Amino acid sequence: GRRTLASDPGLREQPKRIAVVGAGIGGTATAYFLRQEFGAGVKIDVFEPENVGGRLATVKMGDLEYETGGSVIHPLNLHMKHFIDNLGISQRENVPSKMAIFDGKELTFEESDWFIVNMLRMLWRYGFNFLRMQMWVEGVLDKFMRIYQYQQFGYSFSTVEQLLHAMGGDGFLTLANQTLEEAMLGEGFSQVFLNNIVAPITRVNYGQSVRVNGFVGAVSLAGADSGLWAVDGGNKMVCSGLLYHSRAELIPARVTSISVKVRPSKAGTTTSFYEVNYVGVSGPAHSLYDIVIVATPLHTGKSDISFPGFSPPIPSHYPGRFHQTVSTLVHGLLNVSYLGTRQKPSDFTVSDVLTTDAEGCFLNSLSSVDPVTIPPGYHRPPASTPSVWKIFSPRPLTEAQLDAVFLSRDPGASETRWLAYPAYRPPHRRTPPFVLHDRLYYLNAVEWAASAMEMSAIAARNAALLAHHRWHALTGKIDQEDLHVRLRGEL
Ligand SMILES: Cc1cc2nc3c(=O)[nH]c(=O)nc-3n(C[C@H](O)[C@H](O)[C@H](O)COP(=O)(O)OP(=O)(O)OC[C@H]3O[C@@H](n4cnc5c(N)ncnc54)[C@H](O)[C@@H]3O)c2cc1C
Ligand SMILES: CC(C)=CCC/C(C)=C/CC/C(C)=C/CSC[C@H](N)C(=O)O
Repeated sequence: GRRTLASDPGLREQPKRIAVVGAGIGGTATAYFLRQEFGAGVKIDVFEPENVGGRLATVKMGDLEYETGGSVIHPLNLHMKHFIDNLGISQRENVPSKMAIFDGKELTFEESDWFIVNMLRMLWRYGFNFLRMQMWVEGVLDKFMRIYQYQQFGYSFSTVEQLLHAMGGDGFLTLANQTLEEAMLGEGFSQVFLNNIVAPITRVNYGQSVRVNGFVGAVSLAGADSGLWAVDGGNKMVCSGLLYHSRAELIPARVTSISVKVRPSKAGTTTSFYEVNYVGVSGPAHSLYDIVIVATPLHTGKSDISFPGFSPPIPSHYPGRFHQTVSTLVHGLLNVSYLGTRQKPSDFTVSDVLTTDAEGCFLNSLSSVDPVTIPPGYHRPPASTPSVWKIFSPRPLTEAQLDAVFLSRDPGASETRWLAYPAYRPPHRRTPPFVLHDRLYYLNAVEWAASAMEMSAIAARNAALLAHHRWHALTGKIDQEDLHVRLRGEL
């Protein structure tokens, strides 16, 4: 029956002020979804001391810009697709690419221009491993896609485990708590296939071996699917677009601490707020908020926010560490003989060189990169023409290493030392929660399942829904079991 206004928690007054900490894709998507959930009346502040975009960033080489952080998006990453459609941003024009695998001495695999040739080569060397891998990843993605239906219906989850379980049941939790190697060997894939084909993919995408967790492993393999895309003008355009669309205020300051403050309310009782302390250009300041969403990793080297006075305590840094990936961009002439190939540079048209876990191999990958906007008439130059290459490596490259890879290079190489994504060492005993306190939320817990733009976008929608439902005590939309069965047949 109908409830009265007073007894209906759904009709409680809306929050007045919400803070988001960090303006990467996670924070800006949170601002966007918060506006959607709470409407025009709430003031949303987004704190960011650095550039909007965070790990989505570009650098200028000559006259053109190139991605140095997050670069590719999967065709089934529906939030990222929705963002660009809604913001009136376009996909970058696609330039065909070609992959090879380098074992530190020579190329052990080189993609052909012909699909059928690639298939036959894979079949010849690895039997049905390759086709079965594609089916395995498709199976994981099928379940992963359920999250979009749940979120469409307003369901939210208070932990990463609940979210994974809702998508893929116990199977997804098992996958996230074992290594990709264990998961794939258990499925009957061969060790040779893992070493020669799977490891190069986890290395290019996460700078790590097949000992990453099975869930991020599957995401990594999805990152080798066809149809990947990027944003015209640079992926970080999505972040500035979301921020603008959300009508949030960008506060160029670093948050230093968050604590609870109790204030008398009009009704004669008390109300509690979060006090956000921050340091901007004009020095330290603080503001009170009804809800706060932390959208930056709470890990050593990533951010340093203290949470004084909470019980149970909230740590500034959760256990585990972030993995370093150094992204080096060089405009130069590739030394194809470094790759152990006898091909003439003018015939060498490979764009992405992946590497196996070989001893002494100092690079994770080497790619010919396209600018964030494709100029008219652009085509990828062969290796006989100087062009822009991107190297991912665990450590900064030395001059000698660069001299080995390039015959000549222009001055002004760009180096970004990213603390890029978690160092994945399953089993991860306790993933940080999405709910740190009553109305204080934490997005980047999701990275311990997998770090990718879409994962941050999913966590952003989840946090906005959680914040809304917990504010209005709509418990029926939080941590529900068997959604997959209950929503079957719903469109
Ligand atoms: C080299 C590299 C390649 C990648 N490639 C891909 C890819 O191809 N595809 C893909 O999907 N993903 C990729 N990723 C992963 C992807 O970039 C990240 O998962 C995603 O960008 C994370 O977004 P985020 O908003 O959660 O975090 P971030 O982008 O890290 O944003 C957090 C923000 O918080 C700010 N901040 C920190 N401390 C404070 C503070 N105290 N107060 C206020 N603000 C603070 C930071 O300055 C930062 O801007 C890649 C990552 C790297 C590093
Ligand atoms: C979340 C789902 C289902 C899919 C995302 C798939 C995806 C795009 C994974 C890539 C993640 C990642 C961290 C890539 C880093 S490197 C990207 C590229 N190879 C490059 O060289 O820049």
